Order: sequence, then structure tokens, then C-alpha cells
Amino acid sequence: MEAAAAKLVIREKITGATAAVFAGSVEIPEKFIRTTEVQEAGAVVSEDEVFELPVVDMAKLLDPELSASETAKLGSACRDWGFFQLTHHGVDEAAMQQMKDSAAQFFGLPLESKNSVAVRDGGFQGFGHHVNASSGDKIDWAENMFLFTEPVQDRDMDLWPANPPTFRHALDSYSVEISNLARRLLGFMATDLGVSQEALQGAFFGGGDADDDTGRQPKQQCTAMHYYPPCRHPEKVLGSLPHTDTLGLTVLMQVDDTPGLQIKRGGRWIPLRQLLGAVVVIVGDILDVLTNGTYVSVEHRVVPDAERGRTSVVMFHEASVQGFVTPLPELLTGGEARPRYRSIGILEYRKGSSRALAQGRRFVDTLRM
Ligand SMILES: O=C(O)CCC(=O)C(=O)O
Ligand SMILES: [Fe+2]
Repeated sequence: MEAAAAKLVIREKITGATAAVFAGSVEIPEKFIRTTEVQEAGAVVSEDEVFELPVVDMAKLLDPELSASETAKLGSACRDWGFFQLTHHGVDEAAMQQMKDSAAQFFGLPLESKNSVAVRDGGFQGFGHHVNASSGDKIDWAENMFLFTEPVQDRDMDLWPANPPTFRHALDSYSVEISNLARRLLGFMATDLGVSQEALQGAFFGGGDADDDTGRQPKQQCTAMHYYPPCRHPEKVLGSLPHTDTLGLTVLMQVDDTPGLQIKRGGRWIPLRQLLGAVVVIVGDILDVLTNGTYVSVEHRVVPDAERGRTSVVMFHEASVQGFVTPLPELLTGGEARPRYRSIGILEYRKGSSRALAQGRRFVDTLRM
């Protein structure tokens, strides 16, 4: 029983049989079929229905004349939607392109090559796929690669692909670029929230010690790369189950222009088309807690495309205050004194949130007061 309970989130090695299914079998095996979940989760808004999806422009955030109004726009996106697309983000173009190329080339390799960095038994990092034990061991229609990128001492270099040869350098450079972007964005979020930049940035960046909220290294950055193969029956499978991101701040880059990511709003799914050159910024559960519920983490999922594969590179940033997931103390003084979430130690949070995710629940809901 104990062992079964612990076995909730599983990543598994991708077998030749699964690779053959992804490569275009007409019949979809039962273990991939999610028809009920797809239907029960709500209607998809048609692409031609007009929606004002939030777009924030970093060039405006940095322009002294436009910064205040653009910061307000960023704030309302985080409060009302839980995500936005960011244009003119300033991420080094060469680093971005090398990361896109390396990810696409990696997923394009034969299975045996990819399996040289396969997830180990009971492990989390490496190449594999998600198996959801709580829904009868169903498998997501996706291949994914998970790697801890920060702090540097947490990197498991044995699982960083040596092929394509650009991969390691690309991930290392892109990781630094996205850390810098995250820090900059958090500065504008702090302004919008009326808290000090040190408080919000310090929750995400530290000196490597959980109690040291002053350094420049991200406390934890985890990178996911996903490849969603095309599926002839996209209504029957899911590339990623509906979820909110359990860490603090997510920066998502799409490698191609295949649709697939959908955001939940008002009980319906809104397909998101990434703007050319933009990145998608998503509020995660920990940022929801830090802001005492002012910013909302948003539910999203991925539906594969019938004709084209889709590849994405996603970086998640963890945050804590003196080792606790808790509303920022600055927000609890003065007017809004009532905490909406109880505090929890970061290790307990990690355990609880991954277990809840595997059961299709949101752990943060259990922290609400
Ligand atoms: O691939 C995507 O666009 C979304 C992936 C995602 O939601 C995640 O990795 O948490
Ligand atoms: Fe996500």
C-alpha cells in the first residue's frame, strides 16, 4: 500500500512499441485513450472566436514613459488570466535559436539514441513519458525530457544528451537567459504588487542555501522539453493532462508554430497561438501563494495536432521565503492582513504537490485558509 501510494507520479522509459504508436499507427491502443477526460474537461473555444489574449511588451516595460501602463497590463494579465505572451523579451536570439534547434534535433533522433539518456527506474530526470497511475496507467501522447538546470550542482550531466553536440551548450546558455528574464519580470511584478523587488526576486533567487534569499542564482530551475507527435485521432488522446504549474514562474517557448496549448478560462479551453518570436509566461502555484492569491495560477493542457508534431521548451522556477512556501510577509502587513494560504516547508510542498498532480488534484487548494 505504502509502495503503491508512493508510485503515483511515474515517468517511464519509452519502448519501441510506444515509439511505433507515435510514428503513426492508425489504431490507438487503449492505454493512450483519454476520450472521456477530453470531453468532460469543457468545450474548446473555436479559433475564430475573438479573444483579447494578454500580450505584454518588454520594450514598453523598459521605456520610462510607457513602463507604468505596461506594468499595469502585466499585472492585470497575472491577476485575471494567469498568463501572458511576452514580446521583445530581449532573450539572446542566437541562444534561443540554438535551444530550439537542439531540442528539435534531439527529438528527431532514433529512439535508441534518445534512450541513452532515458529516465531511470523511479527517477524524474531524463528522457521518457508520463504514466498516470491514478487513471489506470494511461500514457500522455508525448515524449519529454526533464532536466534540473539550476542550481548547477543539481545537474545530472549523465542525463544531458551529448547528441546533438550543441545540446548541452544550448541548454546552459538558454538557462542563464531565462533566469535573467525571470528576474527582470519579477521586478515588474513586484512594482505592480506594491512589494519590494528584493522580496519577490529574493523568493526565487538565492545563494544556493534555502535560507539565503539574497543571491543571484535561481533557487531551482527545472527544464522540460516536450515533443507531441501528430495524432490522427486528436480527440482521443492528450499531450498533457489539465494542470496548473506547481512551481512559481514558467517561461515557455514553442519551437514550431503547431497549435496545441490550451488555457482554461470560464470553464472553456482557449487555444493559444504563440506569437512569432514571443514567449509565454505562466503564473505557477507558488507565485499564486506568494502573492496571497492576487496572481492566479492557470489551468492548461496540450492537445496534439492531427498533422504536425509540436515541440516546446519550458522552464519552471521554484520559490520560497526562508525555506517556506508562504504569502510574502510584506503583503500581510497593513490593509490586507489576512493570509489566504497557510505556510508550508518547501520539501513538504514538493512532495505534496507532485503527489496531488498525479491524482489530478491541485495541492495549493489544500493550503487555502
Ligand atoms: O508544451 C506546452 O506547451 C505546455 C507544457 C506544460 O504545460 C508543462 O510542461 O507544464
Ligand atoms: Fe504546464
